[in-house]
Amino acid sequence: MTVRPLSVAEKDRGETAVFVTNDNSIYSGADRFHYDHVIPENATNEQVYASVARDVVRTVATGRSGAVMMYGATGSGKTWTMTGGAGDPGIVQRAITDLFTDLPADQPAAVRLSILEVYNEELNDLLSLNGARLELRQAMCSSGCHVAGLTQVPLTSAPEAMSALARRIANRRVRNTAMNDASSRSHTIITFTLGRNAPRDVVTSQDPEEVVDDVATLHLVDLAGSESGRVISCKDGRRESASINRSLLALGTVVSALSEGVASHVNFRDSKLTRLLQATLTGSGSRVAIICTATPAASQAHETRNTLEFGRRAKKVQIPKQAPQPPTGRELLCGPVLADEHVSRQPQVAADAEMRVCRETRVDQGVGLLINQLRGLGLESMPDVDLLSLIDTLRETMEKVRIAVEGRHKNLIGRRGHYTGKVTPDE
Ligand SMILES: Nc1ncnc2c1ncn2[C@@H]1O[C@H](COP(=O)(O)OP(=O)(O)OP(=O)(O)O)[C@@H](O)[C@H]1O
Repeated sequence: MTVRPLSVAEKDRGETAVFVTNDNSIYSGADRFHYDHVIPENATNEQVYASVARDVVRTVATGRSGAVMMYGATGSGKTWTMTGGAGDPGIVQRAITDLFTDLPADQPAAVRLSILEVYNEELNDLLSLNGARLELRQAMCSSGCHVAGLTQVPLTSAPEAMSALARRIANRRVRNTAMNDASSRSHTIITFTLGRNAPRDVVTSQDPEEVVDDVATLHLVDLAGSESGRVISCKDGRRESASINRSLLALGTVVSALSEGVASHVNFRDSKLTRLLQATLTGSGSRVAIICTATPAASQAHETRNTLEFGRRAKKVQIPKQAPQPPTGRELLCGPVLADEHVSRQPQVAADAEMRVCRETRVDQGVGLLINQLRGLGLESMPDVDLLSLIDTLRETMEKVRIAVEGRHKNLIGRRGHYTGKVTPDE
């Protein structure tokens, strides 16, 4: 939990600070909220990063997945902490520098960058020059989701990553609101994908289609802040605000359920945000840090209280160290694991690997086509029970497709031990 200083405007309005911090606790009246770290208002982003995010980056460099997520009311300092303020780089810049430093020199990794914006329940690719809108697809072989067509830029150094980010992050949507001159109106998910054990020519390849094995991801998530609709005057702003509040409510519900330890009953389907974060919040062995931000201003006491409660629930969430083996999806869709192909057993990693194999064998495209056709039949409004039965039917169909595709593609495994996805004319 970080508490920012009162802003000049807040001081000019005569606002006073209503929360007292001490010993990793925040006192709100008689209530005490205790967290892993409470970072006081005069702290720098460097201190926030060192206390909370550094370990996540270290974890990812060793090949496990991780995420750092900013949560808090509008104007509470999420973007400041994530992308930095005057002369004080944020988590993103520090993570990039450390990620490239931490990667062991003797184990080259292929690093890719993607930036996804969730705006009014639409998915926008911030690295795409034409601002493409994307579709979220359920991975057929795991609980994870897959954003079809998301641009992944290959990176070989920290400066390259910084410049790719600087050019694109400015594209996210902001609006002048009562609490913040440049309020983020969307959730932004910056993702670094690391393919370990990649051959040198793949590490340095500029071809985003080059396939890499043993994937770990680092998600840096800057959530939009909740805000009372009353203070937004224009129609678009109210619509954005309603969409932000709905998705944050869905996230709050998911975190509550996870904090009660009933992962099997958690409903991730209520928003794109929760569907996108599902693998992160439930993936085994991954390391997730949630940084809650708050202003001490009395006028924001209600919003801050919500943030304190969210942080308290989030602290209770335990990500299983060892998750059960992923379902039979990979075998179902893609056949037995090849002897020379290393597939990590972490669900997030396995899900990524599964999606990669699905993509390689064009099965994913087949599913996309089927789903597009089914959309005309009202798939989105279909009751869950019918949807599940439809998925079963699709699985059976895909098994037949798999057998056919596998027969056609089995001789395409390259000499390097991984399939490049490129089909030569005679094949
Ligand atoms: N630790 C800090 N020190 C100084 N100024 C800060 C700090 N944190 C935030 N601010 C300032 O407070 C204002 C709001 O911060 P920021 O834009 O990061 O909020 P936010 O939580 O991302 O809001 P929104 O959800 O509306 O996007 C900005 O003007 C920012 O410069």
